[in-house]
This record gives sequence, structure tokens and C-alpha cells, in this order.
Amino acid sequence: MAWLDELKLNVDARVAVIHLATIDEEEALRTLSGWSQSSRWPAGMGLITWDIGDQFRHLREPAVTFSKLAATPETVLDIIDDYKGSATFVLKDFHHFLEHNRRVSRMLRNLASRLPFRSETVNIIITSPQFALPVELRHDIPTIDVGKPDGKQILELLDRETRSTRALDNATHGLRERLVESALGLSIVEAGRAFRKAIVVAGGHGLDERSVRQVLNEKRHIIRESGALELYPYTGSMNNVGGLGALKAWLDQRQEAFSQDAREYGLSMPKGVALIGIPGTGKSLCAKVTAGHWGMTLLRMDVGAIFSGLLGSSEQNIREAIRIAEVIAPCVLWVDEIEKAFAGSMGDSGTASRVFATFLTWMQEKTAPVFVFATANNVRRLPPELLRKGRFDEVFFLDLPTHGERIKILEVHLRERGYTMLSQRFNLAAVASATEGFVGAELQALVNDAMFPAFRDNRRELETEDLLNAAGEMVPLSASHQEHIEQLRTMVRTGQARNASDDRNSLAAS
Ligand SMILES: Nc1ncnc2c1ncn2[C@@H]1O[C@H](COP(=O)(O)OP(=O)(O)OP(=O)(O)O)[C@@H](O)[C@H]1O
Repeated sequence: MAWLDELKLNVDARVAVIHLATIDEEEALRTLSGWSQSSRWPAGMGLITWDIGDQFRHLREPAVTFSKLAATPETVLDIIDDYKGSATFVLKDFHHFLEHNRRVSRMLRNLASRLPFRSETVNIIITSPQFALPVELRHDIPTIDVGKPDGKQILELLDRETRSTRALDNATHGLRERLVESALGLSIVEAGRAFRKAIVVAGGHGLDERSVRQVLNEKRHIIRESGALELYPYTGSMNNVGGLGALKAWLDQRQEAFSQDAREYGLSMPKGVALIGIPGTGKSLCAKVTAGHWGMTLLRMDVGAIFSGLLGSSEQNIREAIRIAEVIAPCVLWVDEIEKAFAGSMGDSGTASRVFATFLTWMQEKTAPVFVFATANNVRRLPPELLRKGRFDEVFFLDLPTHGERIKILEVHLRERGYTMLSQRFNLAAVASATEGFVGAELQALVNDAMFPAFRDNRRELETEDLLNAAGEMVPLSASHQEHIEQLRTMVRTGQARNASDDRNSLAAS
């Protein structure tokens, strides 16, 4: 376990006070306890925990009781300072006392510099669910991030949870792996709860494919409640997208590039793509179907929640979101309306730029197969460095659909409503001619609007006339966005972005 190695290294280097950032406190304690039973644990050293409820407790020798009560954090540190013998103290939730109590934080810093010089080894480990300690402590107290459990730990947990109930005795081939995968991204406590619920629901039958869906569902709830990410179920396929041929072909080529084969061939791991365009041009649709097409989990980052202050500090939220995405990887991380996050409209501008910097650095350095799918309506509000070459693998502009693309989009939505043999049944070329300037969302709305009169008229089948009438009643949004669209087209002309449409690319080439 990487964090335990890091901890041992710090202890060996006589770093006396260490902050362990974990939401799985019990699991971390179990690991520490395991270490304390091993031969690598210094002889005679105690392992003692403290929390405000249970006070001091000896983990290695439960029979030994602590006579002193420590009701205040100052007393806790005094007792540790006076401790005769060698011990590692684990202080639970101690970060609460550090935020507002200067005396406690000063005492801790004093101990951090004094303890390494005592003849008997005394260490302090502070466990907390937060990543960042108050600024004045960060220099003296290193933070070790326990991170989320990996597949191996989740597998051990699954085996622990199912051993007594024998819920996996009749498991089909690969079920254990799928259950583990469905719980990746959860903490040990959360994954344990999800598995136990699945065992209860499965009853005497044991776990099966339905349990995988149930654990995934549980994960969807937990991820939504606990952070700025939302887990989307697989939706649609590339067939649900009309037009945008250049973008679809580009995405199709990237699909294989996440494989081991691609690494061995020398292809670099795709980083991500940015889609820009006015509302309704299909940016979100593409994010959803790409994840479905690639068979990857889709995570949507809620930019508002990152900055809301309800969850924690914005920097901590973005780090947590990144961490979850990396554990769930391979996945598509969809950052919707990225301009909202990074244009300084959320939170104060200092916070926004720190969050931005964290995100950019991660994008630059990431090695996990997390494909960032950023979508934006308004580039004017985006910091130029975000779209700089090399940040994303490609920046695409989703222009207004051409005549041919409008036909394809209309076909998608008519097919979704059960209509077939479209070219015999409708004159879609006429509808496309009547919908110059319409975006995909408006064409979808048009098909929907056109169905109302047909439904009222004895539920008859939809006709071209209905579509033309509905078109006549709509004013496309593009009418009021001409200047904005022209600005985005300039990005294509100057090589800052590529047009997502095959039709437009061939028009430009001819
Ligand atoms: N190219 C397209 N092909 C088929 N349907 C489309 C297309 N573009 C848009 N649509 C339809 O319009 C709906 C809304 O589009 P979408 O939300 O993807 O647009 P967007 O560009 O992300 O808009 P916003 O910026 O407002 O989020 C889609 O769910 C889809 O039904």
C-alpha cells in the first residue's frame, strides 16, 4: 500500500507528526494495527488512539487502560508530551481543533520539532477526512493521502463481506470482477455498505448480475451526494448523433487508443477534447454517447458544486473529483460549461484561479485513462491558456448544422419516435430548407411540436406538412447569436479549432 510505505518512510526519517488524509479512518487504523503486529514495528512501541469520545486507548494492549482523561486538545498534547515510553499516537478528527485554536496548532508545531530529539520514539498521526491542514502547519506536518481503495482492496473487502453469507458461492464467470469494478471510486465503508445491501436484496440466491447494477446504483447516489461528480448511466450510441462527421470519426479513432496494445505501439493516451458551440448543437449529447460508444463510465463534473462551499473548500472539491475519476478510470470526465468554472464567475477570483491551476496541472500530468470532455458555449469567458495547443488533444467547433446534417438530425429524431422508411414517407429536404439556422435541439423540438396536431387529428401519422408548419412557428436561437457564431468560425479559420462537421470541412476545402 503506497500510503503505508510513505508513512513508514516518514517515521524512519524521524518525522514525528504526520497528517493522514482519509475518509476510511477505520480501514486506515486496521492497516496501522496490522503493521503494529508485524516484525517491522519497533519493539516495545505502543499504538494508542485518541478521540473525544473514547479518549486514549491502547490498541496493541487493550488490557492497559489510560488513567488520564483528556477533555481538551491542549491536555491531549500535554499528555503526549509527558509520555514516558515509546508510542505512536493516532489522534482522530484532530483537525477540528487546529482550524480555530492557535494555541493547539502552536503546541503541535512545537511537538513536531521537539519529539524527534527524544530518546524514546513518540509519533503523532492525525487522521482527518480533509486533505489540507491550516497553512501554518503545512510546512511542519506532511500530509499523506490515503486515497480511495484500489481494485485489490475492494476485492479483499468483497471476499470478507461474502465469506460468511456464501453469497458468491454460485457466482457466474467474471461476476466478482464486475462487482469490484462497480464499487471502484467508493470508500471501504461505502463499498462495504453497498455490498451488504446487495447481499440482503439477493437473499438466498446469492449475488448475480442484478447485484452489479444495484452496487452501481448505490455508487451513483453516493457520488452525487458526496461530491461534485455525477455518474451517468450509458446512454445512446453514435447513431443518435446526426451530422458532426469529423468529430465522430475523430472520436472513433481514439477509442482503441486506451488499450495496452496502443501503449506498446507507442500511441500516447488520449487526454481529452473540448467542444465549443452555441447551446443546442449537441455538445452534451456527444459526451454522453462517446462514453456509451467506448463502453466507459461517464462522470459529469458539477462545476457549481465545486464552488458551492457546501461540500468543502473548492480546491479540496476539485482534488476529490479528480481522485474519484482516477479510481473509476477508464472513464470519460465531462466538464459541462467549463467557462463557468474558469472564468472567475464562481467564488472569488483567487480561488477560481487556484482551482483552474489544479485542473490544468492534472490534465498536463495525468497518466490514468480519464478522458476529459469539456464543453463550452462562450469562449470569450475562457482563459486562453485552457484551449492552448497541447492542453486538449483537439478543440472542435460545433457550427450550425448544414442542410445535409439537418436531414440527418431530423432522421434521428423521427426514428426515435418509431418512424421508418423515412425517405419515402417524408420530404426531409424541404424541411431542411425551411430550417436554415436551426440547431439540433431545435430540430428535436420541431419534431415534437409537429406531433401535437397529428395526435389531435385522430392520432394520425406525422406528415411533412406538420414538420413545415412547426418550422414556420419557430425562430432559431442562432438569429440572435450571429456575432458569436462568426467569432467561433474565426477560431476555425485561424487554426485554433476544427470544425466538427464533415460537410463544412469539405465546403471550406472546395
Ligand atoms: N447533432 C445532433 N443530432 C441529434 N440530436 C441532436 C444533435 N444536436 C442536438 N441534438 C438534440 O438536442 C438535445 C440537446 O442538445 P445538447 O444538450 O447536446 O446541446 P448542447 O450543445 O450541449 O447545449 P447546451 O450548451 O445548452 O448544453 C440533444 O439531447 C439531442 O436530442
